[in-house]
Amino acid sequence: MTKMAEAPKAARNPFCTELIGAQAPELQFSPYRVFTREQWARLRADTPMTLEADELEELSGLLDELSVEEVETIYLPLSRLLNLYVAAAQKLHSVTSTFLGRTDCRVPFIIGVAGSVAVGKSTTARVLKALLARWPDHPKVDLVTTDGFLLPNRELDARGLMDRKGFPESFDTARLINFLADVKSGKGELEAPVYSHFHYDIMAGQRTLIQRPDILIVEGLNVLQPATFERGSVSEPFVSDFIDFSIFIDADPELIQTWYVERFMRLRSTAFRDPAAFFHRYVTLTHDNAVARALDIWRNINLKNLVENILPTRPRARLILRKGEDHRVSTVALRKV
Ligand SMILES: Nc1ncnc2c1ncn2[C@@H]1O[C@H](COP(=O)(O)OP(=O)(O)OP(=O)(O)O)[C@@H](O)[C@H]1O
Ligand SMILES: CC(C)(CO)[C@@H](O)C(=O)NCCC(=O)O
Repeated sequence: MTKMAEAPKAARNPFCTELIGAQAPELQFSPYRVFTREQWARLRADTPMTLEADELEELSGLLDELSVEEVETIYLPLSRLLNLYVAAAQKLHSVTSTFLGRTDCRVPFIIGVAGSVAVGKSTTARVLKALLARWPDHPKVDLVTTDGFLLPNRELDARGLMDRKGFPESFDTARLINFLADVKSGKGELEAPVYSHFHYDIMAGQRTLIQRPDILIVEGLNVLQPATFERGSVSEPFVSDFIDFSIFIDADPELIQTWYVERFMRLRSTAFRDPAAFFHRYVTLTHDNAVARALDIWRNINLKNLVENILPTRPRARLILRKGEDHRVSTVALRKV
């Protein structure tokens, strides 16, 4: 009997398998097309996408953190892709309106930005807001963070959840879903609750006003998380049901830990100096004790949340930005399906 030739082992793409984590390493199929930094940069195509001096000026607050090269290589092509998606969604909406014989107003396109605490979600969201608004049709872009939908400290305390801030049970998810449903139903003026990192609490009475944006960027730990089901209950919508394009910011947890500690130490020598700051008490710690405290919070709260609740949502993202040292994006993975 002739022995069947052994099928050649598929060339493994370690990046793809890493991205889809839970799946077997020998799996050949990845739902993502993965681009190196150089390949991605080329997707700026021939669109005139260099930043002019006045635009750099506008972005200057962000450029303390981001280099111009990073913006041009990674975030400009991304803003081009998003702009194409927005235009396509608007066309689709208008086709549906024609079919229904209605003249509905435009519905905001919602972009979700997910990832760990301190991975750079809010920085990415702010740079995307600035870049998207400079496209020729100058869309109105608003930004909300799901931190505003955390339960207030008083409530977290009453439920014994002060060490679970950022975990699914620490959010008023129903309120967030109702808010997104209102945005998608085209309501004129909406208010989102506000969280302050300085006060480490929800700011009672403060609101972010959302007024008919063309694009709403929703940034937070939980934008790709499933609803929590009670056994036998009617299925609730997911936050992600309202999101048209989702981005997951990804990095090695060891690196994110260094970003978390660096930010903590920077805040300790700036904002936390103010006696009104929730973390003012850390100012009097020695340098080494402050680092130890930051590491303790990272390991016991934020890393746990990353592993248990945030990383498992990564394979649901439309696009994954993988960062290396210095927040430099090393690869971009875009969903094919
Ligand atoms: N692209 C970037 N280049 C350089 N530094 C960055 C970049 N993105 C974020 N950072 C820095 O990393 C730290 C974390 O970023 P940021 O506050 O945006 O994270 P986050 O994911 O929104 O965190 P949180 O969930 O705690 O609000 C900050 O100190 C920020 O200045
Ligand atoms: C508010 C969140 C949950 C997300 O931004 C985070 O910054 C946070 O406060 N986490 C709890 C542990 C900590 O203090 O870092």
